[in-house]
Amino acid sequence: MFIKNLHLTHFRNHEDTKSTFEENINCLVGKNGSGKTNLLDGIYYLCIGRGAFSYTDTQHLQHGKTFFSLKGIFDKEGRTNTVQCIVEKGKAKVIKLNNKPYPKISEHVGNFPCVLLAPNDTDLIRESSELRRNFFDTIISQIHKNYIQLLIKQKLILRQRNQLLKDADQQEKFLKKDVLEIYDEQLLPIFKEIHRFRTEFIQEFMPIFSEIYHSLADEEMKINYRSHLEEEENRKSKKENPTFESIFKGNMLKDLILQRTEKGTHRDDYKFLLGKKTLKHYGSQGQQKSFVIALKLATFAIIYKQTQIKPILLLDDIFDKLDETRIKNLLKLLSKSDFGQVFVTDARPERTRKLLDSFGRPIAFFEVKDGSISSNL
Ligand SMILES: Nc1ncnc2c1ncn2[C@@H]1O[C@H](COP(=O)(O)OP(=O)(O)OP(=O)(O)O)[C@@H](O)[C@H]1O
Repeated sequence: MFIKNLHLTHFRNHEDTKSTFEENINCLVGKNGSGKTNLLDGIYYLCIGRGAFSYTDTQHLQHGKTFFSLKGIFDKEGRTNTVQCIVEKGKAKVIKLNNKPYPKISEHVGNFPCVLLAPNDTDLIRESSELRRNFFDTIISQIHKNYIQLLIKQKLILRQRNQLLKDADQQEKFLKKDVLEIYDEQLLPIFKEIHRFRTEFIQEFMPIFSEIYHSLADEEMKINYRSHLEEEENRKSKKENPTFESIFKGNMLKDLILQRTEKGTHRDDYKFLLGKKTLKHYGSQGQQKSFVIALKLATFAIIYKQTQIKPILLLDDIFDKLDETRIKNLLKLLSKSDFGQVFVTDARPERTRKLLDSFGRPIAFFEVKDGSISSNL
């Protein structure tokens, strides 16, 4: 799959940017702040239905403008598809496929897979569990259509349950237990399904990730999926006792005091380890960067394996912070593996040209300048 044409209107610093891209490697060069990342974000938005970074839709609006529009013409298995996203202040977002709006935006996810590797990806290692959950959820959603519906349902029921807890104002006598029971009956099977998806996903993802990491560097990196639902499994295996269901229900008074639901898959986390130590505390910048590169390339590989569609690979400023050996290994990996359409950005055109020459694949160069793009250089 690849994007042939892109049209960004009022999207961050892109007033009216139009471009035609190649099926192979597209290299965007330009000074810092010229709009390279914004352009990749525009492609990501068209593919996933939201931006890649934690901006709100209003923050994507060009300063002083009231709407933005993104249009992409994709080639998917030889067929042309047009995707358009329109965001207008005060109105609901619209995403159209071939001129037909999706009834639900979530239906778009997975139709045009895409993987972005960006400099701030190491936040995945350092920041909160929410970021890691979102990262893995976005991959699983691109593979399994019904997964995103589970996440939506979980969010909705949790919101209602938490509201009920708040309404009781920390007093058990005010808690509407019959309503709480209805929510819990709906929530528990959803937790179990989400847990199953995540467990199966990590089992499949780990060997792919390890192989890619080892071609970049010779260190032992691990990802451990942690869930309250596993406490149940561990306890069961030790024949100690309670099921997750009883742990969850037994937590009701604590939930009431906290005024939120404490246990469940909405609190899951993924621990990143360097040997037996946490990568966050003991990994160097280069090791952390290599880790996220392997994460993203493994994401590409697993989506391709599961869906038979090659995601568009967006590589934003990837050479930064890597030593010569790691850059060489990365380039070897990128030129050897069977990637489809790739976008690479770099602020240093000479270095990029030199590095990409070893790719052995056709490369189209573009210059991004003050929120506009020049045709093939
Ligand atoms: N909402 C907005 N409206 C207009 N311009 C914006 C908006 N948000 C960000 N910008 C501008 O976009 C530019 C940043 O673009 P971008 O991050 O794509 O640059 P870049 O080419 O990737 O730079 P670097 O090489 O430093 O990574 C900045 O000049 C910023 O002022």
